[in-house]
Amino acid sequence: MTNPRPLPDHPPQLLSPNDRPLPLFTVAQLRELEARGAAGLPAHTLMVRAGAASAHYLIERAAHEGSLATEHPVWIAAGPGNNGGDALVLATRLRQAGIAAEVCMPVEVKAEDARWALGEARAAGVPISHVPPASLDAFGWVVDGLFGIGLARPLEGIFAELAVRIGRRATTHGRVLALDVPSGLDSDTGNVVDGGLAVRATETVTFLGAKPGLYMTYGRDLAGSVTLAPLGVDLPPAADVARLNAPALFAPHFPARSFASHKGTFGSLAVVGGDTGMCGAPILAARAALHTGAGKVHVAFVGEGAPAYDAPYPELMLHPPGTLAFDAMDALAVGCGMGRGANAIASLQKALGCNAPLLLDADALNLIASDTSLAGVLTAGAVKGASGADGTARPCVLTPHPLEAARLLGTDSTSIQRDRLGSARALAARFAAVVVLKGAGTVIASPDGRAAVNPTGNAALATGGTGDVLGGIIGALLAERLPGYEAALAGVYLHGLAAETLTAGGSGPAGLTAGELAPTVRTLLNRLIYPVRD
Ligand SMILES: NC(=O)C1=CN([C@@H]2O[C@H](COP(=O)(O)OP(=O)(O)OC[C@H]3O[C@@H](n4cnc5c(N)ncnc54)[C@H](OP(=O)(O)O)[C@@H]3O)[C@@H](O)[C@H]2O)[C@@H](O)CC1
Ligand SMILES: Nc1ncnc2c1ncn2[C@@H]1O[C@H](COP(=O)(O)OP(=O)(O)O)[C@@H](O)[C@H]1O
Ligand SMILES: [K+]
Repeated sequence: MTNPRPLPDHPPQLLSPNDRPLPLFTVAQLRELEARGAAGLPAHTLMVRAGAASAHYLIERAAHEGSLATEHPVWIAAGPGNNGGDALVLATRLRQAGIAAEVCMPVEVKAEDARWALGEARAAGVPISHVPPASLDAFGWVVDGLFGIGLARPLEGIFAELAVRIGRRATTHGRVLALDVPSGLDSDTGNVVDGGLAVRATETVTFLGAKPGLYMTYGRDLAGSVTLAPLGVDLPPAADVARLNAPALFAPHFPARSFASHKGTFGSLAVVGGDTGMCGAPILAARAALHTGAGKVHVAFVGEGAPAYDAPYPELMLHPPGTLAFDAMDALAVGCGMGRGANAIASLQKALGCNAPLLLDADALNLIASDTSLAGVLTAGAVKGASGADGTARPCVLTPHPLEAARLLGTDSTSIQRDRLGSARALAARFAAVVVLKGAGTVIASPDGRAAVNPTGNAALATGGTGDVLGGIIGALLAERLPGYEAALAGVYLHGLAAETLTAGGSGPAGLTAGELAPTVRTLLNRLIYPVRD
């Protein structure tokens, strides 16, 4: 293996976003900040820093596994814009560090900074060809520097061909690094630009600021693990910028578990749902609520034929239809397996008329979508501040999956998925409620403009009942008196982390059952929020 020479500058800052509430910038926001960041800096500075940060990343990353060997050079695909410029600086830096690297530039770079970078690469003796090699298998690393945030139309021709080949290489041999974003990914939404093709990378070094699309929809599959290189620019996020969900956003809102506490301290939750033949859903939610630390958990069934008690969890209090006083509860979670019959509508109306914090899921959302008078009661309750005492609105959290979200907005689920962040924000504004838009990269949006994208969770959650479990977790946190937005952030984060933890232990990604999540949520909650002190 070649012994890499140290790079000339001090090491660039590289951040692993895990567990940090990083701001997530849209392309429009980045363009503005980019211009501000570049002002006052010598020409080409940000591109030089982007290339240097990528070189540093690769050298550090490869140090332990010897994957930067002379016989296995780094192959770098450079596109026509500034992303290609970053790629050329990377190649120059690697070469200056004594690492074998070659560039494939199918179309000569056009952007001004990138043309300068091409001159530097040529002067440093970087081999540059216009035609890709027959196989990418022999390269130690493959780098995607084709397109970044400037991609305006679907990849075509040689660029489409390269995207497919790089993606295949990632699947068969790994070690594919994307610069800024995997080419073809829409960094605002996590979709592929205009339904075309995109590179699949195993890791991404993203520049200046993190982007929402790296964590949503197809983003996590295409980007792999993400590292942020801020390029020495301190970006002042606007108030409405979305955040990556992280414990710092919600941990301070949990109640203390003092010696003097009692079950009333942690609130009573009623899970309302379970039409005849659908009793499992509220039971799953209620069990999850118990494991999330609610003081007392009830189930108010809307259908006949429900069990008298839950044998594995006799702590739960189960009530036949119409027998539980909702207004004695500290929170209500309404909708799991509730159906849309007369009893369901009556229960929802009763719940909407209470002052207690509300979580609305599944059929509660479907009923609201199909009945404008229910929607009116919901928004009126929030707007006039139904809880009254301190004049603030009662917390209300809606947890739609994309189809339920589409029904609430009167559109289709494709439109919702085209812009998950925008859809969640629109719903939050429409219903004056906190919205949890579920799916890969769950979005949490508050009517006050705050929004977050959740980085935890995986395909193990793609199984029936996991949404009921999430409803129970958030319902419990509302009963524990967390504000709505923070209850939603915490619930979604813990639910996703539980799936990841169980997957790491071999219970996923295939075959995880929803009921298994709750005990792991309990463990994570205690580790993250209530660690035992020596
Ligand atoms: N400026 C800065 O401060 C910093 C910028 N940085 C880097 O710059 C990146 C953004 O660079 P960018 O704006 O040049 O866009 P980029 O993603 O390279 O692509 C645009 C080019 O592609 C072309 N093109 C578009 N679609 C196409 C298609 N389908 N097929 C073929 N061509 C297509 C388009 O041509 P046109 O549409 O004009 O014909 C244009 O030439 C950013 O992600 C980061 O990596 C960092 O260095 C940090 C500092
Ligand atoms: N691929 C995935 N990645 C991350 N989370 C997922 C994925 N698929 C499903 N989920 C999560 O699983 C839960 C499913 O909820 P939902 O669709 O309401 O299911 P159900 O009605 O069966 O309980 C949501 O929290 C959702 O975000
Ligand atoms: K790229």
